Amino acid sequence: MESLQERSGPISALSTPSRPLPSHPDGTGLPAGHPLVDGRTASAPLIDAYRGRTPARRPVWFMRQAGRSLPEYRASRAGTEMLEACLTPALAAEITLQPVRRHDVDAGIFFSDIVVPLKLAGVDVRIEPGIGPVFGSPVRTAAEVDRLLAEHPAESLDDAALAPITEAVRLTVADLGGTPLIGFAGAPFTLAAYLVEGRPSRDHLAARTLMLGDPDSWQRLTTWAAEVAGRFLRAQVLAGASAVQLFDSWAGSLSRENYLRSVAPASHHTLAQVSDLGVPRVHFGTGTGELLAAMRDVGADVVGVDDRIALDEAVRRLDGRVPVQGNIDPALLAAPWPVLEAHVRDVVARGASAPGHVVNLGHGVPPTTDPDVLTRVVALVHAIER
Ligand SMILES: Cc1c2[nH]c(c1CCC(=O)O)Cc1[nH]c(c(CCC(=O)O)c1C)Cc1[nH]c(c(CCC(=O)O)c1C)Cc1[nH]c(c(C)c1CCC(=O)O)C2
Repeated sequence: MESLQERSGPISALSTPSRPLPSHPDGTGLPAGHPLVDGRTASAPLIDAYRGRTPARRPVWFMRQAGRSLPEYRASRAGTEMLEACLTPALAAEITLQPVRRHDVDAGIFFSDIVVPLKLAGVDVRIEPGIGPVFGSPVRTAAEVDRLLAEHPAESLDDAALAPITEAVRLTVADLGGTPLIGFAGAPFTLAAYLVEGRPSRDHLAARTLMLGDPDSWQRLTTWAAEVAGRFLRAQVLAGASAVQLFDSWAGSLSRENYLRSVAPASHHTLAQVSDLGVPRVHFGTGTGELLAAMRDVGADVVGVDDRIALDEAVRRLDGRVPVQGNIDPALLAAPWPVLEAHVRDVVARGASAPGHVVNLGHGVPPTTDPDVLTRVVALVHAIER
């Protein structure tokens, strides 16, 4: 196989492009039998909206739609650790399908986690219930970065290592029919920040200390994370995912200047790993009101918007050039229905100013959400007249 590094050039030579890399709308790089090329998902409402069209049915899905809000998820997961569940293909496929069956959403999002490719590269990481990813040893010094890269080279994430992912995606897509599967990865900054902090953190101080205090080590770490995330994304698309989303959940803690200098080249590298495959690429983060255009320009076709900014204002900051996804406030899922309904209608109205709009939350489904409320939101979004 052509090396991934060759495909987009050495990362050190990359600067932030002024325009997204072109993708191939006909999906010419995809294998025969892929849902986007054999007709199953090519004109699904989700794909149409991601390509800037206006499908008759307004598409909607939810970040973290698979998970603790669903009793069938809690039953499936009982007795199985999170990362073990992610790496058991039949279980990962079943959990991915649960919210699609229940809510009539317009996409499945692959049940996995942003740290799964790190685990597959041999990194010591667990997901602690109620906390999130916890690493055996944080990576904070030049020597620790060297050791990580030497012991867990990105190339170790080869087809054999990625087999549980490929298999789970194949099983899922076989059941999804005309509903597209979205593959995803964590963006290099969010992955690197987890590695440096060693666990979830509020302010990401240690990550920014390494980023600004030792830019060489930071660049080696984010280049590695970019390659690992890119391989994870590419495997999902080749196995049948019809779109991808890059989660840079923590990017909002950076100034625009630091984002452009220290993060954007690596995110560009990750998204470039699937640019020849022609699948729509969504880029999402929280607190990113000042970063929206920069996040578009690293190679995204669609920008995911959180609930801290009005969607029409986000569209304005993006010069109306790309479709958007978002941004129902997750807090309102627990509010009285008339309040939630008015908010959903407002989000839909503001999204109409974009060249395409996929309705979603501004961040993930809270675990305490009543799943019937999500089903009702889907029905409402589908019923609102254009
Ligand atoms: C930062 C991040 C992580 N994971 C992810 C992100 C980026 C998106 C975001 O900002 O939320 C991405 C993610 N994690 C999960 C998915 C699956 C698909 C989906 O959205 O339904 C996706 C897309 C499953 C999961 N990932 C996790 C769960 C909960 C596991 C459980 O059931 O206990 C799920 C369903 C665990 C996890 N993994 C992570 C956290 C912070 C947590 C929560 C810890 C907790 O609250 O218990 C890291």
